[in-house]
Amino acid sequence: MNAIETSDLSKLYAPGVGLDRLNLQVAAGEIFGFIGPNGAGKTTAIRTLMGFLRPSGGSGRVLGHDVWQERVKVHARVGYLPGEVHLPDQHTARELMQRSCTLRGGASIAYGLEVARRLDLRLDARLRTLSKGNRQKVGLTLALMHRPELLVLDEPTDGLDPLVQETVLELLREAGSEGRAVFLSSHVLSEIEQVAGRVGIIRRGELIRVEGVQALKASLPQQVTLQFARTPVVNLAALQGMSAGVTEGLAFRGWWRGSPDRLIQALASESLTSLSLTPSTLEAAFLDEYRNKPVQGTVEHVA
Ligand SMILES: Nc1ncnc2c1ncn2[C@@H]1O[C@H](COP(=O)(O)OP(=O)(O)OP(=O)(O)O)[C@@H](O)[C@H]1O
Repeated sequence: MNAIETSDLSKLYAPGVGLDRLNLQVAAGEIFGFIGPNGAGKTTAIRTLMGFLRPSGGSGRVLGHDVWQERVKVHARVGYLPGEVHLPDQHTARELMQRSCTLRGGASIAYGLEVARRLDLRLDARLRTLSKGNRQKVGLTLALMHRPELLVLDEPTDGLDPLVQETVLELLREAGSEGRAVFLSSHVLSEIEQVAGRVGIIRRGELIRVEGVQALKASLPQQVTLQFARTPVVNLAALQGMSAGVTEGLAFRGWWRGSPDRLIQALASESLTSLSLTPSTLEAAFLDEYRNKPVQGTVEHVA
């Protein structure tokens, strides 16, 4: 059974605003990253999957339960972190954790305490006295502490310092290696790249691309930087696979799409003092998808 399965799941506020016909499967144990710019529909998708918003069309199942009809079961089984964490201010993190264990019939608090320690969370401070980042840590601890089969996390590292962000990613990787699924949204692509196996890109409410992180990266051009010892004979900018080539004296910069072999063969008779090929990041994929492509159809491909 898939952890998440949707068929044309929609929550539209207006045409192109909200979530438009989401078709997605996230397997058990998979870490799936959901990326898109502000207002793309990430939070709407997550809140619809969690049964906090009533779908305007289509259907969805989370851990086998209908996202709307069986939302209470979904809430009981999923570790959820909302985009904005609202907590009862008069309590402490420890009190909320203990209450959560009681509600689960005396579940163990041990892993919750470990998560809190690793996140460097002050367990006995009144929540009203905590900073935004520390409140985020409380939300994360509550989401993770029962080792749920599925974590649904809206921007989990938002507002955290880099060290804590790294710990969060580590905790998510551990959840994945224990066979638990993670669905996380972010616009920080570098972090999605570090944990997710697959990525979905959402734009104006539509999921426009779903791809393995490695495949997505492999489909991207690499930045080429060359320094020649003498003026080259080959016209590099005209090579098939090269784009945006610029020559400045004995230096050349451009974008290469293809195997390094073919580039090196083309340079065989040249005299080089340096050569570098830098793979694109997911950031580059994202910018490509957003800036260079017109909206058309439901699925687009970069390559
Ligand atoms: N209750 C609402 N009524 C009308 N429009 C809404 C409502 N909630 C969200 N929207 C609109 O739906 C679109 C998607 O919003 P959503 O919050 O899902 O985006 P997001 O991808 O999570 O953005 P961000 O990265 O800024 O959090 C936006 O244009 C937003 O203005």
